[in-house]
Amino acid sequence: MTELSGKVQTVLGLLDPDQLGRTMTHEHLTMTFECCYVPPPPENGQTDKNPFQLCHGHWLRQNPYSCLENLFLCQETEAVRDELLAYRKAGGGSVVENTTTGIDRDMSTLRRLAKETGVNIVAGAGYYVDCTHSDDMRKMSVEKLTDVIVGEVLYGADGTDVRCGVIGEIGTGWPITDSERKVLRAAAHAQAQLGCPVIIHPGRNVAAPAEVVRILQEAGGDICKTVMSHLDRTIFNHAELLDFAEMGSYLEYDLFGIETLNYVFNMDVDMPSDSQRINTLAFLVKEGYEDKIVIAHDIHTKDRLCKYGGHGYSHILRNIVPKMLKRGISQMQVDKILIDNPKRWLTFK
Ligand SMILES: CCC(=O)NCCS(=O)(=O)O
Repeated sequence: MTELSGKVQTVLGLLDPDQLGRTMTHEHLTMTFECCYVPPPPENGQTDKNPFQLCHGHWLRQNPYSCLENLFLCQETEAVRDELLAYRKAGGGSVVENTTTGIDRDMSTLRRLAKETGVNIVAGAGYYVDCTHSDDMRKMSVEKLTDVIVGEVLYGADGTDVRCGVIGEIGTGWPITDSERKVLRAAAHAQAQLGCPVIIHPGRNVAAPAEVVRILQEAGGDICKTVMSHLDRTIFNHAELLDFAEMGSYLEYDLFGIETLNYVFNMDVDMPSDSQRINTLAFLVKEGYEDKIVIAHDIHTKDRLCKYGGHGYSHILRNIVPKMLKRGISQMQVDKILIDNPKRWLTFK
């Protein structure tokens, strides 16, 4: 037992879990995604100087990672502040901010946004995918990495006294690299010490989520307190989804609002539409997994902000929830997905 037991840790301090309210479990409020820039397709190159004009909106939404300017969400703090105020008005209470080391986590900005908007913000500890790992960090042992992660939760991250309340998103690719494996083991060790929530970014392969769970389990992680992100673009077949669900993690559908034809990070993937995501949630609910589902938008590029004609952080509350209700998910089940499941996950043991 520590002083964290039974509490949620936000960037403004400890919180009674009942205060969380509706919670998006996977968002970014400030980050850079330069590491994942993909040069524009030659046959479809966007050439105009201002990619954010309305006439380029469709191009940008189909090619979000091929416009460098689009990858600096960190430049939009004022717009994000306004959108968090709108999120509160729409009935939102909390956001888990998944930016970890490698994609420019900014703890001071998170604290400011929480103060200025009244939205509870839970920040993430640990490291993103291999291509963002520094030389210094690659030299660290699992024990040293564990100490860093534990320190980010107990004392504060990046030289500040602002503390993380969740480990992740811990980044992994496919195949999982040696450095990513080390970080996964460190995350599991830190979770075993702290009794805290963990969230994983799996590689873009159907086998990736289960492989991550096995690594965490072997290292003493608590899978019941772990969220597997991005299932929207990772597991498509219902039988395979149920096999994975049986492993016991939370199942996260967190790309709501992304409706793109060509998914450049894996062209074999047909990115589902929001309607298809909702159908999958209804399927999981029917199969008895209503206590395991969490959802979000994973906003990580500028084009998804309302300022640039995007859906913003309130899309789920405004548009997705009404459609979930129409597709046979009850209000009680919606409340589990938006309130009870995030609360259980985020509360320290
Ligand atoms: C940092 C944001 C992030 O990793 N988002 C996931 C994008 S995707 O892998 O699902 O395309």
